Amino acid sequence: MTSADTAVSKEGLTIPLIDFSKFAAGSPEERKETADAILHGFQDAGFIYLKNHPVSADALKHTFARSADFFAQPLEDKLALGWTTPEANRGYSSPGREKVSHHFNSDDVEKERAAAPDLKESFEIGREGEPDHPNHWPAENGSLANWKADMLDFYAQCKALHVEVMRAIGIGMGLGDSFFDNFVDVGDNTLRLLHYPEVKSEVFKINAGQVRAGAHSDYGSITLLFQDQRGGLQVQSPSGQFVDATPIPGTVVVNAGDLLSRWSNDTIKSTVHRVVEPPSQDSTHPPRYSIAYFCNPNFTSQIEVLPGTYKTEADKKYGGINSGDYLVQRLKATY
Ligand SMILES: O=C(O)CCC(=O)C(=O)O
Ligand SMILES: [Fe+2]
Repeated sequence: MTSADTAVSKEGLTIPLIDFSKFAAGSPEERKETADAILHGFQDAGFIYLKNHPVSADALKHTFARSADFFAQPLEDKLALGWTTPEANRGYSSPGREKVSHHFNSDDVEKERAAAPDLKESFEIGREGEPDHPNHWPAENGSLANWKADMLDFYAQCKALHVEVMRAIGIGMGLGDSFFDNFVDVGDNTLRLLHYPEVKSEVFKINAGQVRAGAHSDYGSITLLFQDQRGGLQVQSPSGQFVDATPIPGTVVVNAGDLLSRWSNDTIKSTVHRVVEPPSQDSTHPPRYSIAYFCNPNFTSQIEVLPGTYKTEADKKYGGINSGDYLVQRLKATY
């Protein structure tokens, strides 16, 4: 296929690397071909890499720097912005706050956690202006001056990319360019800054099964994942092996979530992934930063199995569900 190179190919898992400029600014044929490649990647692997995407390199570099500024605050300042409820899904989670993966048996959990909690901290920003669920903004002094405006600017850029990727999926599925527009225009998304602190490689040796983020699938429509150059992200192959999703500069990794998979009657895959010790011989792993932008259908949307993914009513694997209810249900199980 001309519009897609390969980003990852191992153990039967092939993740395409797609030139998004051919969708955004190519000829009508290129647009259609690229949309097909995007859909095909989600159907086949559940993951794609996009290059020449519209989130600018400068904005990304700046947002990573601002994320580091945030996490450099004293712990008590971050705890004051603590994540509260699944309904709000905003604020700071300290290392170990989110449940670790199912790899540990329950007797060992507390011991393991005490020695090495899930090795990450995160900060979640939701749609600004949601009256019941205000964002938890840090005080804007010193290194955090203008922090809120910067994050909201980045949030808006990612929101626009979500709309575009859904357009590609709509075209690929034969539903048309704007089929999903009314489902994703509100931007009920979550910008999650992630920091995996520096860690000694011994920690991974002492605690068998220690990971930086446990195996999971994402919940919503798609996730835009921006990673630095450290490595550690792995995607599960069809036969169950975890395969490195190596960072490629200038790309964004995009993966489909469980709600999109359900919406597509399981024709699109929501693939399990995790973050492990990066492949390195050094005794200390430097910190890793990533930015995940979790996209969702509008929380008021009713999600019914998409036309074209079933022949008869009996082929529908799922009943309708409200998007917001679905997401809250899933978050309740995690924290
Ligand atoms: O940090 C990463 O690269 C992955 C994070 C992730 O998968 C998530 O937060 O859902
Ligand atoms: Fe994820």
